[in-house]
Amino acid sequence: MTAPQPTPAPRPSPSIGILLCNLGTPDEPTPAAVRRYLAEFLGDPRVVEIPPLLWKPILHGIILRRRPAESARKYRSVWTEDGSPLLAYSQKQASLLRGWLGEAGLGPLQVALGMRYGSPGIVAQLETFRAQGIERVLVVPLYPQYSATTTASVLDQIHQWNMRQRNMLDLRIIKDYAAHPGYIAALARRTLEHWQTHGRPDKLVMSYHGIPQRNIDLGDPYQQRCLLTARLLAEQLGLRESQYRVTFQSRFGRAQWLQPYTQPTLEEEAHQGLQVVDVMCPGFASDCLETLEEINMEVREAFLHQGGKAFRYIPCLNDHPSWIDGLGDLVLENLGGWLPADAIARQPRGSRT
Ligand SMILES: C=CC1=C(C)c2cc3[nH]c(cc4nc(cc5[nH]c(cc1n2)c(C)c5CCC(=O)O)C(CCC(=O)O)=C4C)c(C)c3C=C
Ligand SMILES: [Fe+2]
Ligand SMILES: [Fe+2]
Repeated sequence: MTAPQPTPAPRPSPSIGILLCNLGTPDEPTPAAVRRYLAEFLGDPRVVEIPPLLWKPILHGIILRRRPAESARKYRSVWTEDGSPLLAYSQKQASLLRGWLGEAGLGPLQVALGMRYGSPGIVAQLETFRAQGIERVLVVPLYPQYSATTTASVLDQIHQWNMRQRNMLDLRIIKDYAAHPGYIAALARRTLEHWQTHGRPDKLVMSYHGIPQRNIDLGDPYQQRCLLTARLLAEQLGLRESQYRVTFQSRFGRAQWLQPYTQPTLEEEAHQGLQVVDVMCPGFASDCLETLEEINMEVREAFLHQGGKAFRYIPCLNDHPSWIDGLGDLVLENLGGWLPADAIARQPRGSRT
């Protein structure tokens, strides 16, 4: 008699990687590093939709000759011991999310950060996941409001890499979370904490990065997603329409961008007698050049110059515990079917506030 064959042990379910993605930033605040970064960023056809034959000579012949020196000076004004604020905060978010998932008993999930331009690159992180034997990846762009200029560009890069794989990764994408309760709650918490210390302002301005108006006309839902976040946050804070405004910053080039523009709006408001303003940037998960320099330095100065009395900047969500809670919830909600149902159901929820 032959001994019964042992039943093969069940194959463990494929392990999961969580890939946080953000824009990226220069490696150093020097003209050379900024030039490399801008060449990649502004050479992306999702970002500048001018036909390459027209655009490349303008980019390389004019913009990349002039802009890097001025941008490097601005980067130097916000650079920290840990490097670029955008990179430092995004890395912190990845490591805090790793800890959060570990505490929730989901330690085996791998969490990594990939930048669309510059390093650490998205492709390098996908290669690392592959080497770790990961077969399933949840992509979490650190852009709450979908735009083709940002989110879709990240997804293009990931899909292009996947298209070259024999055994493709199983991908899940979080396209947009402009209305996610954990994200809105984190923004509200951040704002209320600021008000506890400084009192309420005469007006709250929510400033988002702009995009060309033409992109909206052609169907990019970005503006509508920004306005949705703003309305939900205002509701949560109990603000009437007269108590807040939505504006768009960081215009690039001469075309019409989303309006109203942040700086002229704040100058006009100061002119009309607005004294105490709070400004926040809900579309940026991390503080970066556009918030720390453009808003908290340039726009501040412009507002005060026009007679405003107090300009108070509310920092981005960065490493705020409510944001890590919100991000953790967002991730768990998108892992259904990849984790045993009870692993998700058991997770602590509503621990934020
Ligand atoms: C948060 C969402 C962002 C959208 C939408 C976006 C669109 C967009 N941006 C440019 C041009 C530039 N953006 C620059 C910096 C920058 N942009 C974002 C985010 C969004 N951009 C961030 C987080 C940053 C800061 C990066 C950092 O390192 O801190 C810059 C570079 C800065 C400079 O040289 O002055 C440019 C240029 C376009 C054209 C665009 C949509 C069409
Ligand atoms: Fe930008
Ligand atoms: Fe800017």
